[in-house]
Amino acid sequence: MAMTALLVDGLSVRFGSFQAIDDLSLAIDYGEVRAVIGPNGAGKTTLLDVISGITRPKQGRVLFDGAHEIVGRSEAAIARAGIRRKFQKPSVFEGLSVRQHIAIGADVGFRSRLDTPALEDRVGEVLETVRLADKADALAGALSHGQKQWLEIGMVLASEPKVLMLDEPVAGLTDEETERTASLVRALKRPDRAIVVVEHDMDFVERIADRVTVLHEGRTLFEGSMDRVRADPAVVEVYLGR
Ligand SMILES: Nc1ncnc2c1ncn2[C@@H]1O[C@H](COP(=O)(O)OP(=O)(O)OP(=O)(O)O)[C@@H](O)[C@H]1O
Repeated sequence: MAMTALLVDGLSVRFGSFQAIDDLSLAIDYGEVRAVIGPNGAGKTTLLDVISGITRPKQGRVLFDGAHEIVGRSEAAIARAGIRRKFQKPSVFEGLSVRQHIAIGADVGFRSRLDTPALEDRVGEVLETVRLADKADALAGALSHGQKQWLEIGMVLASEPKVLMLDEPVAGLTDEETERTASLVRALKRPDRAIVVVEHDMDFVERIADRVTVLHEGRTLFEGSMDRVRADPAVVEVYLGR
């Protein structure tokens, strides 16, 4: 049986009188790529914000690794525990090289800082994985939008995350870049890692997701394979059919 990486239990988030997350429960296992989809305002980003410690819920729990309560811990503590996120908008350091970015990602990921050979090894591996090895010495400011997205995924990856969250990783990418990002996400799958992806591009979701959770008005509307999601009348009604 797969072990649960994240257990969300009875989660509610309110912004004033607006219920962004409404008694939501879901479980994400190690080894899976889980897509979270749904219409604008469904609560997808808010869910990631709770898991990353940015937003405090009114009610509910989030257990990491079967035992550790996340709610109430700081963003830094959650990141140190191995729960990492790539935000929607790329925000690279224009004047630093690709290699320097990955090194920063690797070093902040470890409680005890890596020695130089270990750091170099890790940076080299990540550069290969995100296919930016030939750009290692280029300045981040000179990269295309797609390459910046992969660089940021590389920075997060360098910390060896147990939970990797990607918020709209293919927004604004070309078809070819989207295809490459799909291969990359599949390559990041590991038995000891859970990958959570929020995305509106359904063809991309179909390519990467083992399971899909459809959110609507802060609740789970449907959960299952993309085939079953596409065939569900309620999902078509509130989201896919528009
Ligand atoms: N800090 C906040 N204060 C007030 N309202 C907020 C806040 N953050 C989010 N909301 C509202 O909560 C609702 C859920 O937002 P959320 O960003 O989680 O949706 P989403 O599913 O990620 O949508 P999208 O696909 O548009 O990114 C939205 O109506 C949003 O306007």
